[in-house]
Amino acid sequence: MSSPDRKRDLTAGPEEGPAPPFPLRLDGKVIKGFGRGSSELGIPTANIPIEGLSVGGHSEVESGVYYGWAGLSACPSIAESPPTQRGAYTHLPSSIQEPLLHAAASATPAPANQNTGGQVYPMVMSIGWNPYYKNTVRSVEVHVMHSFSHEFYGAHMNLVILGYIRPELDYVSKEKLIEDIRTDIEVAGRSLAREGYARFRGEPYLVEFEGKGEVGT
Ligand SMILES: Cc1cc2nc3c(=O)[nH]c(=O)nc-3n(C[C@H](O)[C@H](O)[C@H](O)COP(=O)(O)O)c2cc1C
Ligand SMILES: Nc1ncnc2c1ncn2[C@@H]1O[C@H](COP(=O)(O)OP(=O)(O)O)[C@@H](O)[C@H]1O
Ligand SMILES: [Mg+2]
Repeated sequence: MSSPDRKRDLTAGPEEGPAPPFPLRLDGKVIKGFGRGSSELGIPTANIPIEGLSVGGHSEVESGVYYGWAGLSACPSIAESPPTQRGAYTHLPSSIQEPLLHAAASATPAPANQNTGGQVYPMVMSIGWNPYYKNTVRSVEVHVMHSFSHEFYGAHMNLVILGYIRPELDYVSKEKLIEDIRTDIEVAGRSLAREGYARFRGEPYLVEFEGKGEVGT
């Protein structure tokens, strides 16, 4: 059980850039989860199938909380909310809004992304069993650090994972879980705004939007 008042570092990973095994790459189509992220926690997570997790020669990725960049295929949600839009980060702590805007605007998209209509966003993610909820299936869930006006089930999500933040924990209350996820968001934002991490923003490779996703697809 997590100690409620433990002090947490506000960045994770070496200052100069990701160290092995990072960067790790992972992709999949956004599917339905248990529907708790938005409704119970106020923090939506785009779930992708766990099967994609053995990419890049790493057959077993340790459970825990990670950060990196998420490429999303073109879909109505992202057309309305591009990552460089001023105001896109106003839901985050004010200290990381400017650095994130700067990282989003200054990185060059990979040639593969230039004409797809897709976009790349900062993300923080959880891989594991969600000990607070005692899930019996392992899940991969990505909180995209951006305000969207719509959901985007079925969009293709392409991840470049650049660092590890902490293990998954159990909590005495839902409020304590939310508090830690909010700190994770701040840690991810501060960590990604560093030059050695911002330069990976162009990497997630984007594909066309394919329509609605379903559980297990
Ligand atoms: C950054 C981040 C950190 C998380 N850390 C934990 C954790 O330590 N323990 C836990 O039980 N769940 C953790 N979760 C998972 C939430 O419990 C999960 O997102 C929520 O149950 C929503 O699940 P759903 O997508 O199936 O609706 C974390 C989620 C995120 C985005
Ligand atoms: N900032 C965001 N990050 C992740 N998903 C988001 C975000 N904004 C909207 N969504 C949408 O909300 C859905 C996730 O909500 P959630 O309550 O976790 O449901 P589920 O249990 O089905 O994953 C995502 O699949 C996505 O379509
Ligand atoms: Mg979710």
